[in-house]
Amino acid sequence: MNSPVPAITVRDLTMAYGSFVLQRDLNFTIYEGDIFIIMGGSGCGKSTLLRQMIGLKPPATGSVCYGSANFWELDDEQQASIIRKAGVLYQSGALWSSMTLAENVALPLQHYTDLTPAVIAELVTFKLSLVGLAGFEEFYPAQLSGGMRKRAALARAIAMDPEFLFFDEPSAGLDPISSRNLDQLILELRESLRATVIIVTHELASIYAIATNSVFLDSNSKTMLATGDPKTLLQQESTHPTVLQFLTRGTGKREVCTV
Ligand SMILES: Nc1ncnc2c1ncn2[C@@H]1O[C@H](COP(=O)(O)OP(=O)(O)OP(=O)(O)O)[C@@H](O)[C@H]1O
Repeated sequence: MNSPVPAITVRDLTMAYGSFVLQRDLNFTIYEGDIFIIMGGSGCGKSTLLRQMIGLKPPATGSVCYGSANFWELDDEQQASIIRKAGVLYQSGALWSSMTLAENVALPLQHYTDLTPAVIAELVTFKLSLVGLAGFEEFYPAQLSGGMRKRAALARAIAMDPEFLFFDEPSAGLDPISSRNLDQLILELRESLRATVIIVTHELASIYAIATNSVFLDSNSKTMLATGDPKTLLQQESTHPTVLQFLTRGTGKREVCTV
């Protein structure tokens, strides 16, 4: 088997809002093809960590490296070229309500490429079909269910065939079936795009269903308590009790939760 190739490496990262330190000494590696979960209790800094990875907020200290390049030491153009390789699905979905799904998905293609309108239209149809929304091109977001809106936002996030896909709480607001379908879709997209996927979530069923790697942030100690495949962390004797509490929903029983 080939050894895993590092895609994103976080080193000695400290995150802060002003003098309020959220997390310090974060060290972990995300490998190509990982489905990497950022997990931890409410308010520990998961979304903030995501923002530091996608160029929205610089770290107080430390580095976020894509390959060997420290993102926060690159110039604007170099940063933009990395950001172009990333698709992001925000918690709210954040579609433009005054635009059809086709217009929403076309936006990044119009903004970042010189493709003709005809090619863009074909790509939009293809991306919508990948997320199970073929035929919904002319619908407006308000005409869709929450799950469909999320999938439409995902179609926009994958418009540029991203190497990295970031999700902030993708299951928020979804019923269990839609949530499971979204997990399946994430697995399929990882395969078809050959993407590396980074997800903020505390949905245990999703974590066990799709994760290959993770980091656990703790708000009490203000640092990470574990990194690795959550199923392995669940079984390991050395796993920190706080992580075990999280992974077992407080029961302490080392069973994989699938619902
Ligand atoms: N722009 C900001 N300015 C100041 N403090 C902030 C800002 N954004 C977040 N915080 C604070 O940082 C802490 C962590 O927020 P963050 O959203 O990263 O946590 P989280 O783990 O994603 O939380 P949750 O699981 O509840 O979504 C919270 O205490 C929050 O109030």
